[in-house]
Amino acid sequence: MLQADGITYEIETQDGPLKLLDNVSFNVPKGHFMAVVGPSGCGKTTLLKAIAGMIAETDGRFFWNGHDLAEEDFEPTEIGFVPQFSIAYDQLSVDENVESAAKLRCKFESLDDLDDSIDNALEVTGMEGIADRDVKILSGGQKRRLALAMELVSNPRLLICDEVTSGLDPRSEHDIVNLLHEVSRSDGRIVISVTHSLAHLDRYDSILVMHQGCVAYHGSPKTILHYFGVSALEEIYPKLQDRNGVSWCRSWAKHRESYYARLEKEREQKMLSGELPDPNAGPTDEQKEGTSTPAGEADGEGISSERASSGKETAAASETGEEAIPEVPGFFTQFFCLLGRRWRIFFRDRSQLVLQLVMVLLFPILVAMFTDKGTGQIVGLSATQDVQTLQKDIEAQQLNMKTGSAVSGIIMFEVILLGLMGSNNAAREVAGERAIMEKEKYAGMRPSSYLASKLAYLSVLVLVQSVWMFAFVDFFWDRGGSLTHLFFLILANAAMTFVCLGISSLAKSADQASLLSIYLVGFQLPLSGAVLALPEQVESFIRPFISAYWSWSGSISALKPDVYNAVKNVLDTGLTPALICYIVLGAHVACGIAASYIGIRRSSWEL
Ligand SMILES: Nc1ncnc2c1ncn2[C@@H]1O[C@H](COP(=O)(O)OP(=O)(O)OP(=O)(O)O)[C@@H](O)[C@H]1O
Repeated sequence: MLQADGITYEIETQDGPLKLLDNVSFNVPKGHFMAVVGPSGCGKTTLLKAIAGMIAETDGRFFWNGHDLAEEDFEPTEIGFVPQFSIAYDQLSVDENVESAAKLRCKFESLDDLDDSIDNALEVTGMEGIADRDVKILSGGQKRRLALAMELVSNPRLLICDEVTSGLDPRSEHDIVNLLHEVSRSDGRIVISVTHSLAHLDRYDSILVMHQGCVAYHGSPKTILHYFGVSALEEIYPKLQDRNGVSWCRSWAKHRESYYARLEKEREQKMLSGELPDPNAGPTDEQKEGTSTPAGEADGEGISSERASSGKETAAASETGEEAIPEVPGFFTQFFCLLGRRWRIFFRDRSQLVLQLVMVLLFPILVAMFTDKGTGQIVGLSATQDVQTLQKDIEAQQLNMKTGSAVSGIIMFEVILLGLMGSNNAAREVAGERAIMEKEKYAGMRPSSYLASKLAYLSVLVLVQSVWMFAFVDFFWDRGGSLTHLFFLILANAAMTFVCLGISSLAKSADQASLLSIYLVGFQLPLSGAVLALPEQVESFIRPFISAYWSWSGSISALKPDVYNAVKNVLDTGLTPALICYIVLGAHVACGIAASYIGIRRSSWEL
């Protein structure tokens, strides 16, 4: 039983406090299918978010099977939420999306259990015939079914759906409403569906009508016309406008008990007729013996009711006589599931794959084109003062300066290109899938598993890109301090990648994250001091944040002494010892990871 008792949700606006929900109260028994309807902006989605605990009510309390939800929240697998937006990855198939939802949400005893759960969810939603199909080619109705299948893998006791029928053709809408109806008929599950549509209201057990954040009616679809004194459902919304929300709420409070009595009577009749299974009935003898009795056989609801109930759960429930709530899987199960899924998406996202290949292959070629300028002989200068030797020394000095500038430039070029790759690696990594991540976190995914999977995935990209850049350029250019140079290239890329991951995790949108990351890379070269020395006051303030400087400076510090001196002679900017450069770049990586964790943990449902 879900009970809302005087729920109020107030926000501060420029014009003062605004109540999005105002003293909302209702009861929903087990095995119930409820519609939430009302004009646009009346607070339907806000109510769903409040039930789901995504926003904290200002006043009032929700009770779930007698427990105060303010004290004891839902278990992640106890509640399923089908949002308005798609929570599936376009690059994956139906089957793969359902599988990853199952692996992230529930701990399975065996692979057979996992397969059963996936098959069951696909069968209930009628998706088994198109399980291999990619999500990007699914119709709107099929996408809604997929979203439902992804929720049903955890067999939630409470399923809330936000406008899952909007934008669908009448046939698809009819099918989805029937599907939700069937889902509500198994395991005493409550299904609450927000809808704009007034079609198919007879399929629901009760209708909650909202107006200006208040409850205007909650009762049987059979009595709704009588309550509003209208002859057709279409007349309800215009009728609501006659009075404000508070006035409707007051009227409803006066009539509520009689309409609830009628609703309860209908419920008893449905149970007697077998249309509704008795959710309070204990487990059957077969269930006690551990057999998976189809709910449909017991209640005459047909095969779909049976399918909506997982055999594993029934068996588990039979031992205790209580509802079994699946456990959330461990850190490593979630980590490997997320990592595997990320690589699968990487290899299927052709545009991203091509961009990565172009960058990895082309950028080292660009650098190699300049390496002959950096291979000039560094010549020592003589101590004698005769004119001929001085002339030779001037020429040698010019040559040394040319080589020194070229070496400095080539190293900075490598560093900047790797920074660009780093920014491309991570800028959209979290921000681009924020909504899906929030949804998965809500369903039990650990932020730490998610972050670890991103770090593992990005680390591989960083290593491949940096090592290949180093190896390719090294083939054409005999530089000194090779290994140290490699480490600094890896760090240049890693620092930019993880700082951009932090930006991506904290940004409000993927576009904002991309823009900030591009600016960050764009400012690296001018602010590094490699081209023009910065004014002293600016330099000390800005330098700690410019990863390109530390990678460049560290790499130069590791060059052979004669090359190092030649480079140093042409620079106005001071160089820093390699050890300090390592420390600062390590700090960039650490800050990026810390920012990512903060951003990933933070809840951003309002996005
Ligand atoms: N953060 C916010 N700041 C100000 N107003 C808000 C905020 N969030 C929601 N609202 C307002 O609260 C009201 C209820 O929003 P909600 O999304 O719950 O409505 P709804 O009934 O689901 O609408 P629709 O049917 O159009 O989706 C709307 O008027 C909306 O503009």
